[in-house]
Order: sequence, then structure tokens, then C-alpha cells
Amino acid sequence: MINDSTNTISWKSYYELCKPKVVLLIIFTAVVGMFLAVPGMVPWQPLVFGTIGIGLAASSAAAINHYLDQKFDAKMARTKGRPLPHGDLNGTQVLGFAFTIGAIAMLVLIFLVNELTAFLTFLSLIGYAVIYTVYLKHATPQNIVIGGAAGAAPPVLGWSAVTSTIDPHALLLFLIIFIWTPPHFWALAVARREEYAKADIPMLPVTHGAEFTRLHIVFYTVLLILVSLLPYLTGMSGMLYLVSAIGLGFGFLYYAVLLKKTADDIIAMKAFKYSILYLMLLFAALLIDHYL
Ligand code: HEM
Ligand SMILES: CC(C)=CCC/C(C)=C/CC/C(C)=C/COP(=O)(O)OP(=O)(O)O
Repeated sequence: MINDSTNTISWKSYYELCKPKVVLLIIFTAVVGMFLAVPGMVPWQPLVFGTIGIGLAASSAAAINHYLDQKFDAKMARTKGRPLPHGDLNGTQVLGFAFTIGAIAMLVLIFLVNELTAFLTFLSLIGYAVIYTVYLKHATPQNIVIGGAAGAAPPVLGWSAVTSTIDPHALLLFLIIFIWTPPHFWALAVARREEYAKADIPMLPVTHGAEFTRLHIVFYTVLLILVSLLPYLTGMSGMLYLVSAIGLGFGFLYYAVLLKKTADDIIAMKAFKYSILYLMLLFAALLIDHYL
């Protein structure tokens, strides 16, 4: 007889392996890339199959990250309840799941979208799941600056799913997420610096201190505001986007400066949460502006 409660735990665990909230935002940025790629409605095939392929590939990368990071995850309060360190799933189950959904993602992208998108998505998957997780994360405090390229790729993937090209406008969207990633992550890392130190992971607040990191959050936030103006300055987006980008950007800067002044970890977590809202609303503004 099937044990219902075990079954529920296991489905929940597989779901958790996918880092669902992160992947949802990744999918959203990819879908915005698709919509911006063409003047009218996006053809349904790249929209549906591109979304499935990119979403499954990002989930596969997240599951591989759970597998490869399990020993480190076990050492940190934030991550020790994850399916592997908590013992809800074993390594074979996690790798089996990751490779299955990763293979489905690749087949969908190769045969139902296009080869360029499949290739770029594969690069992003390897970039996050292997290059960032195995090497960069443990090698340098610039880990997330470099590794951020994988998480910044989805708008380019979405765009190429529709046009089979790497468009310069898509690269602007890449640049926005690339510059957004350090203040997004460092806000959390500042608040969790003792855990990262305990797990011996050389995040910037561990190697260079919290004060230095807070200063870098302000620096990257200013850079982000400037970079976020590029879609308007290049004629890709209009006034609604410009006003949104400036308003949202100054909201981010408010938290960054407040964090620098107060050195308060509660403010750091507020800045981290705001960073997620910022990216979601900025991409929503790009989308709405496109159809005005
Ligand atoms: C190398 C790049 C990145 C790093 C190092 C990073 C790091 C993190 C970390 C450590 C968390 C906390 C997760 C947790 O508490 O379990 C987080 C949460 C989150 N990240 Fe990122 N992130 C990166 C890129 C991205 C990208 C590209 C997106 C979306 C486009 C994103 C969206 C989110 C969201 C939505 C959450 C909240 C998840 C939740 O509440 O469960 N991140 N990020
Ligand atoms: C194919 C494709 C589009 C791939 C996208 C890659 C992807 C899922 C990027 C998200 C980045 C992320 C959640 C980093 C968390 O860092 P961490 O692993 O150091 O955080 P943790 O301590 O919470 O595990």
C-alpha cells in the first residue's frame, strides 16, 4: 500500500529541488525576452515550448546544485532543511530527477524550439550547476559576479527562442540582470555572513568584511540604475519604462544607502526582498511599455 504522507513529502521535496520561486522569476524574464523580440503576439510554439524548455533546464540546474552543494548546505541554518541534508531524498533520486528533466529540456529545445536556444540554455545550465557551484563559489569572492552570467541569460534565451538570433537588445536585458545579481545576493550574504564563514564559503562579506560589501552594494546599485536606462536610451522602450526604471532604481538605492548607514541585518534582508520585487516590476514595465 502507498503511504500517502511519504508520497506527499517526496513530491514536495522534488518541487523544492527546483528552487521554484527563483525559477519562476527566471521564466518570467525569459518570457519578457520573447515578447520584446517581436512587434505583435509571440508565435505560440516558441512561447510554450521555450518556456517549458528553459524552465526545466533551470530546474535541472537547481537540482544539480542541491546535489553538489549538499555538504555545505548541511552546515547552514538556511539550507540544512533541504531534501538532501534533511534526508528526504537520496543522491541517486536527486541526480536521476535532475538528468531526466534536463534531458527533456534539451529535447524540447532542440526539436521544438531551435538549436541556438538549446545550446545557450545548456551553457547556462553548466555555468550555474557546475562552473559556479563547483568552482567559482569556493574559489573567489567574485563568484556571484562571474556566475551571475548564467542567471542573467534567460532574456537572451527567450529572445533567441523566437528569432533564432542573439539580438543586441536582448544583451541589454542580460546586462541589467548581470549587474542586479551582486546587490541581490550580497544583501542576503551580509545578513548571513556568519553562516557562510562557518561553511567556509568565500563570499565577499566573509573575505572582505560586511562594511566593504555594503559599499559594493551601493556601488552596484548606482551602476544598475545607469544600466537600467539603456533600454530607453537605445529606443527599445518608452516613457513608461523610463519612469518605472528610475522610480524602482531609487527605491533600491534607498535600501542600499540605508543598509550602508545603519549596518543593520534586518535592513539587509529588506534590501534582499526588495531586489526581487525590483527585478519583477522592472521586467513587467518592459513588457507593458512594449505594448503601449
Ligand atoms: C549567481 C546568481 C544568483 C545568486 C548567487 C543568488 C542567490 C540567492 C540566494 C542565496 C537566495 C536565497 C535562497 C533561499 O533562501 O533558499 C536567493 C533567492 C532568490 N533569488 Fe537569487 N541568486 C542569483 C540569481 C538570481 C536570478 C537570476 C533570479 C531571477 C531572475 C533570482 C531570483 C531569486 C528569487 C525570486 C529568490 C527568492 C526565493 C525564495 O523566496 O524562496 N536569483 N537568491
Ligand atoms: C538554464 C538556466 C537558465 C539556468 C539558470 C541558473 C539558475 C537556476 C540560476 C539561479 C541562481 C541561484 C538560485 C543562485 C543561488 O546561489 P547558491 O546556489 O549559492 O544559493 P544557495 O545557497 O541558496 O544554494
